[in-house]
Parts: sequence; structure tokens; C-alpha cells
Amino acid sequence: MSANLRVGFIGAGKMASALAQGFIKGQAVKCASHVSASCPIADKHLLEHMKQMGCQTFHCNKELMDCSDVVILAVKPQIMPLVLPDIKSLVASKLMVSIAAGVQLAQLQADLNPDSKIVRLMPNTPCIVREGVSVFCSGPQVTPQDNATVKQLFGTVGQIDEVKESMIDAVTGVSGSGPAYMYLIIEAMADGGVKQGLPRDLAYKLAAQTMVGAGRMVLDTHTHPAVLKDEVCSPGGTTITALDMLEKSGLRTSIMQAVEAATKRCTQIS
Ligand SMILES: NC(=O)C1=CN([C@@H]2O[C@H](COP(=O)(O)OP(=O)(O)OC[C@H]3O[C@@H](n4cnc5c(N)ncnc54)[C@H](O)[C@@H]3O)[C@@H](O)[C@H]2O)C=CC1
Ligand SMILES: O=C(O)[C@@H]1CCC=N1
Repeated sequence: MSANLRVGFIGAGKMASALAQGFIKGQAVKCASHVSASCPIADKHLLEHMKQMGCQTFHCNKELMDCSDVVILAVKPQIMPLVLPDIKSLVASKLMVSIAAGVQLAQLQADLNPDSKIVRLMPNTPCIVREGVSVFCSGPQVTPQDNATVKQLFGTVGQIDEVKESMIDAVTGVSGSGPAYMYLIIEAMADGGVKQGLPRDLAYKLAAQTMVGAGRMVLDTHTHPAVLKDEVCSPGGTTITALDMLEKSGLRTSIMQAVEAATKRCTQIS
């Protein structure tokens, strides 16, 4: 990856801002001014935040293209057909990375040029704290060197894997949307703690760090989650009593169905 790599975001919303912050903190770019973002004037408040971070900002997507080597398409999927025709003539030497849920490589390639270099990538918002996880697949014009650039760039904000495009909708259902499921569980655990008399701050800290710790155990010990779960359950103890309640309320099925619903929605978008 070039030391002078310039990254531009078309769209300056939640995911663009998360990635921009992660790239700057992770020194994926030489300085904040090597990151730029564009969005319509009606959303100029979103660019203020980018400006405060030291990024360049534009209301014209074409101007942003001029000062970017890697261009990240970070608009809503429904907006993509409005944005692509406008920048089509400028993509020649750029590496285009779409993070839009459900928008397929073939569609992007058709709306840009058959010879443009396009990557479809699915990140998640924890990229902001460099604990994200992303997957990507590349179009036919993308070179091994471009793939290496994508891996290095997104590797500074978390884990990154190359996958077949057919997997990306399901990945969206697991890790793209997944942080929201986890926040719901953290909130519910903390509410449970507050109901039992804990101060709210402490309850959030306990719930969130328990989730971080459990995730780290799965990743670092390579132990099956069921084995790790068994290690917490003392016979006749508190945990097995709680798990009995979670099984009766159908937590596993609910979560599986949530992933399925998100995956189906992603497929519908495409
Ligand atoms: N929010 C998330 O957790 C994740 C989002 N994504 C994908 O990232 C993309 C953006 O999502 P969010 O950041 O959540 O949305 P958002 O609504 O926060 O941001 C969208 C941005 O697009 C801008 N925009 C609208 N029309 C435009 C135009 N013609 N030219 C340039 N910019 C324009 C808006 O001003 C806004 O800054 C979506 O395609 C979504 O599927 C992917 C993974 C996770
Ligand atoms: O909710 C959405 O559609 C986007 C894609 C993955 C996370 N947020």
C-alpha cells in the first residue's frame, strides 16, 4: 500500500465516519488530510464532523474523485444508481470499493465501466475503534496488488477476509448488522442488573466487558463456544438456571431468525 494513499468517501454518514476515524487512528493514511468525504449540501452538517477530524470535504463527488486513489462508495443502496452515472467517466485509475448492503458487483460494474476496478466489501461500525470485521470480493479488473491494498487498508481497522460474493448477504446478516444485536443484548443485560439494584454505569460496564471478554475467549482459545459455556455452568448453580430461562424463551431461535431476516433483506435490496 502506498505511503501516500488517499482515501475518499462518497457519502459522509455513519459508516463513512466510522471508517475514516479508524483509518486515521490506525495510520492507514499519512495524515487526516489524505482522507476526504463528499455529500449533498443538504447534509453539510455531516461534513462538519469530517472537517473537525482534519479531512477534506466536498459537496461534489467529482471533485472528491480527483483527490482520491481509493474511493469508498458509502451511500445507501437506493442512492447508488443516482451517484454512479455522475462519476462514471472518472473511475479509470481508481480502486472503487462499495460498502452498500445488497448491491452486487455485476450491478456496480454495469453502472460504472466493464474495465473499472471494483471491490464489494461489507464492514461494520466497530471499525471506529479498530475492532471491526470486514469481508470483500473483487471484480475481474482488480489486481493482486489492489487486493493487497484492500487487505492492508481494512486490516488497520479490524479483521478482513476475502470471500465469494455469494456469501456477502449472509455476512451482512451476521457481522454487518450484528453490532446492533449485540447492543440490544448489552442493554438488556444491563437493564437486568439495574432491576437487581446495580447502578446503571456499572451495569453497562459489566455487560459490555463481558461481551468483549467472551468474544476474545472464542477468538483466542479456539475453543468451541459450547465448551466455554459449560465451563461457566456449575451443577445446580446460577448460570444453568439462567440458561434454562434463555432456552425456554427461544433465544437461539430468535437470533438465528434475525440473521436469516437480515440476509433475506439484503438479497431483496439487490
Ligand atoms: N451503518 C452501518 O452499520 C453499515 C452500513 N453499511 C452500508 O454503508 C452505506 C452507508 O450507510 P450509513 O453510513 O449507515 O448511511 P447514512 O445514511 O448514515 O449515510 C449516507 C450518506 O450518503 C450521503 N449521500 C446521499 N446522497 C448522496 C449523493 N448523491 N452523493 C454523495 N453522498 C450522498 C448522505 O448525505 C450521507 O452522508 C449503506 O449502503 C449501508 O448499506 C455497511 C455496513 C455497516
Ligand atoms: O442496516 C443496514 O442496512 C446496514 C447494512 C449493514 C448494517 N447496516
